[in-house]
Amino acid sequence: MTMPRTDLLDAYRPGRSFLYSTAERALLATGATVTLPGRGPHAARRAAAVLDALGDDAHGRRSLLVGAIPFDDDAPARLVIPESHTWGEPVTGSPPHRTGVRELRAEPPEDDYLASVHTALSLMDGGDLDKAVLARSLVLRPNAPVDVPALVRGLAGGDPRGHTFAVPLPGRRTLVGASPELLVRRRGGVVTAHPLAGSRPRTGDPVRDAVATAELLACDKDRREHAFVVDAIATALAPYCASVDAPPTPTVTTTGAMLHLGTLITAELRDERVSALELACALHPTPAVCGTPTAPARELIGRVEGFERGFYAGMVGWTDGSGDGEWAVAIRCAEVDGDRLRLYAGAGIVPGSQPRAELAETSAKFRTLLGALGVETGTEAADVARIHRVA
Ligand SMILES: C=C(O[C@H]1C=CC=C(C(=O)O)[C@@H]1O)C(=O)O
Repeated sequence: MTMPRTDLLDAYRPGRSFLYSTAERALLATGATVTLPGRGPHAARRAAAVLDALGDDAHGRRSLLVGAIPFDDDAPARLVIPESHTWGEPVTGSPPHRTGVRELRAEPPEDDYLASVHTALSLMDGGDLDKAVLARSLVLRPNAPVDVPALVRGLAGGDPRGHTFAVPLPGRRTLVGASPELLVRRRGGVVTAHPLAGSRPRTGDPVRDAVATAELLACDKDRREHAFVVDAIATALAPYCASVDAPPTPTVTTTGAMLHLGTLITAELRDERVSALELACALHPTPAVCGTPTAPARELIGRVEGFERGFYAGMVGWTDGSGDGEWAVAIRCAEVDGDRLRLYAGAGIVPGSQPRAELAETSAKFRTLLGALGVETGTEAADVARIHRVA
């Protein structure tokens, strides 16, 4: 007998619900008693004060704050204290419905992306920059209106170990994604971060993926790209922590579409008044989404990318009144606006990066969303490039 499937997503209300599901558990928060005004770090400080003032809710549970912070510190955050929230089992994944696509367009065009990678490499030649993460977007219109809960199930099915989220944004837009990257988690005095950088497409063929994994671990370019992120996170955590442990050698994290170098960083918090959200803001933007040094990388991104990142490459998560919480890097995501989606993907550029390989890497990263939307991509980045041309 087949048991009926019930999980938190069944109570999801479009435009009102925030969902955050990991391999461990899922959070569904609905409505907003307070919407915190303000931008990144300021909103985080105000949030800590508001949570403190609210104390426990009517059921004796810690108050909770949920939402998303955009990439750009000057753009408004979306942080709310919900009317209600529930914890439950992780969202059950299911295969996507194939609806077909009536429009699929790279924005900016792929040649512009190649040109921006060349620009980054010449800045690196001149010694002004060590790493930059350059992104591009795809505008997609499926044949049928986007069903956010179905998309979330598709994402959870493709990446059961990811951080799957749906965040309501102003203007009835929704940020939907499945991020493999933990920006920071705080549980009592224990802080955990799991930065990712350095990638290969995953084919699904065990032999080819084993070869790609070995290549990734041995690749000097990818190891350098990764080390910038680990160093930056360990340095940013140090002032808040009595100890920070960052193993010297990365391991490989596997998603449905990709293989990534990853390092599990653990730290011991010095002062438990520092919340998960404050830690997340202290880490953001890491060189996994921006670059090294931060200021010239950020300047380059604003100058050459040719689109607004919005919440892409920002963060999504929750923090409770005790300061515990979890924030994922907002990657492998799309913004849904009615019957239109904008998908985002970026790649870390360091000296030695090949522009065409970086373009192919971003194409492969789009497969997380394209797969969950039921857009046929095959397993190769080249197939994705072909779809772009058909569009
Ligand atoms: C910026 C993205 O991925 C980051 C996370 C993992 C690997 C990355 C890389 O290898 O470039 C990126 O730093 C993205 O997916 O849009």
